[in-house]
Amino acid sequence: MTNNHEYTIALAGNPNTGKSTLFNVLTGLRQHTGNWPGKTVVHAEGFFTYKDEQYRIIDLPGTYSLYSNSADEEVARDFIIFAKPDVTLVVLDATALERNLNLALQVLEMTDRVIVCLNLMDEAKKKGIIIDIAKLSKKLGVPVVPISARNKEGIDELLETIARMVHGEIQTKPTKISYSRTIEEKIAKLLPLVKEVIGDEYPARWIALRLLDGDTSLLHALQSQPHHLLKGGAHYGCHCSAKSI
Ligand SMILES: Nc1nc2c(ncn2[C@@H]2O[C@H](COP(=O)(O)OP(=O)(O)OP(=O)(O)O)[C@@H](O)[C@H]2O)c(=O)[nH]1
Ligand SMILES: [Mg+2]
Repeated sequence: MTNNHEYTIALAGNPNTGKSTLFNVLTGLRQHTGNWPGKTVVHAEGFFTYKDEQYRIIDLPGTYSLYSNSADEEVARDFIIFAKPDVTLVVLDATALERNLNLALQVLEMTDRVIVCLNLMDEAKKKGIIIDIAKLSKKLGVPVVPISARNKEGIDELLETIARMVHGEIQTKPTKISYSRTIEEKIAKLLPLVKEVIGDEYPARWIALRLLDGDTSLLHALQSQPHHLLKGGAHYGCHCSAKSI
């Protein structure tokens, strides 16, 4: 039986980790590209069906972080925060895990609906790299699925994990970075204020961290949301600075 509901999946990851290869495997010809509104960043969107259910998948630009250093990072960040995909797939290069985990940890601060996709497992095997998948999954607090997108290996398990997550059958507990005492104290001070202004709809701890970093681009993004997230109105403008806290 089919229904009209469509789940949204975002693909995030460092450049060159095989996101587009995976996107092509999942969507085949059911895809189109354009630009993100107002940006020169490529927007690739595709569709697939799994067990009679419809999925839309967005191939986000490859980035090393999700701050506000570039249009690519802003596009990826805004999609994860504002579009609230049902699942964000973080595609990691299994041969460069340490470097790739940086982005994964950032995504885990933004959303708890995350599946880590360990790609290029064929290359990792060739290089004699052995990864304890269960241990990594336990440490990160989210499912980790090993795949080789180019060889179409691990795709069934990945699809099944996606389906189980969108149906609420997987409880995640994303690991959260603990910062120094000074920063944690500042976060604790900011959290109630952030919640007062934006409510519960967005990841308050992550927003507090971005504010502490002086990320005004995020404030602009919050203000330009159509449903006007900033409950208090214009006086919570972009001139407020968390640095003084
Ligand atoms: N050996 C191997 N190579 C792969 C695999 N998946 C992707 N690749 C190769 O890795 C390279 C990068 O793949 P892309 O899919 O373009 O990577 P991407 O993450 O979309 O890159 P950006 O769009 O630049 O962020 C290509 O040469 C792919 O053929 C895999 O599972 N194994
Ligand atoms: Mg790509």
